Amino acid sequence: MSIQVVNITKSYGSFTAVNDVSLEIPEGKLVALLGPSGSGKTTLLRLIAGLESPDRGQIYFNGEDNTHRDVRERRVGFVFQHYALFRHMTIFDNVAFGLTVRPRKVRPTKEEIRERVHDLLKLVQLDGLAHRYPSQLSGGQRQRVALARALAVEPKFLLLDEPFGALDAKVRQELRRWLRRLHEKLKLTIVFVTHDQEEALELADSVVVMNEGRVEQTGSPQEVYHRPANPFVYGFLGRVNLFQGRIRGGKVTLGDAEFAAEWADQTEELPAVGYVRPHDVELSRTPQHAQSLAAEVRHIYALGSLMRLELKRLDTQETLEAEVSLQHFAELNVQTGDTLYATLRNVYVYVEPENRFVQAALPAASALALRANG
Ligand SMILES: Nc1ncnc2c1ncn2[C@@H]1O[C@H](COP(=O)(O)OP(=O)(O)OP(=O)(O)O)[C@@H](O)[C@H]1O
Repeated sequence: MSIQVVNITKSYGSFTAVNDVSLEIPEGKLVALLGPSGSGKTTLLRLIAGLESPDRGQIYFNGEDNTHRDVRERRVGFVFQHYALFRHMTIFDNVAFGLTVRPRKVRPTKEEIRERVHDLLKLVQLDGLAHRYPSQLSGGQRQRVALARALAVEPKFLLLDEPFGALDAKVRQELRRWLRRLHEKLKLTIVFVTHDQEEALELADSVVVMNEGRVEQTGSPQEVYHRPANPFVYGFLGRVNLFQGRIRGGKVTLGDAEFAAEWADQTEELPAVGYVRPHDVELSRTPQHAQSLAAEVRHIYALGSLMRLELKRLDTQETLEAEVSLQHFAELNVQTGDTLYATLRNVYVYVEPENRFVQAALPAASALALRANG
């Protein structure tokens, strides 16, 4: 089932939690609502579920207006962060619950319920544990029971609110992969809330980045990561180096380094901020490019498969963070206090007076050679 959210607004008193949000969620997609705490993700999910009613706007399921439909009529499967299982019921009874409480006329027979519950427990890889109680399961297993319970009533789609939020990193990883496979099997529309960018990028077909009740950008994980619409999205999706600079006549200057920005052809000089990810900072013992920056190594952090270096730029004294592979780190043979050269490979520039956020490029090497020689 597809979901369409049109100009939805929801306020609590004078505070607007969801502000004029429009969204298209195509049938069968796995969609992440990603944003910092308080950005309105849960409120939007609850509005889609029918647990809240909007002040303005409409919600359509497969083109049908559901804005004022009761939550029970919407046939939504909902799973919260804290698996709200019934503690006094077995796993079997928990999963069967939504079916056993149906009015007699539409309730499946006992045998049908038994079969459905066992199929679902097989689907979530918990068959054999039907007789246990929630307290006898691990956190990850309980969360899978919660999913099975939500699926038991054959919902039109699933809404998951930080489904793995309370679990440790390794279990989260496993459940992410498991959810991805489950989604491939069921082809059900799933919307999940997370504040973890890695989870959103790894799992979702489409990511909706939210901030202060608004949607900042919607796109595939590749799009939001590699073509962020604005500084907020860029900053929220990964670590970032910020550099103060200026822009004029097709050039951005960040300290001693200069980048080409043909779109900035104005003759008036404007302040600009450069954004560079740590893995886009290339480090070398000697300058690789006329625009390479000298920087002193301040700290070295081992991150497992990567090394993170904190450096101080010698031109502006700004801090610079770089991430390099273990192999490259070994080749650099570097220690705290050494001077290295940093080449910024992928720079985004924000020009506030124009509200523009665009990529800038290292100038062609030939032009640089001239500059370096001159
Ligand atoms: N029932 C309510 N009454 C008053 N304010 C509310 C209510 N529900 C949510 N809010 C406020 O609306 C804002 C958005 O809340 P929401 O729970 O949607 O954010 P979120 O992005 O899901 O955050 P988190 O990741 O922390 O759960 C918050 O500032 C919150 O305090």
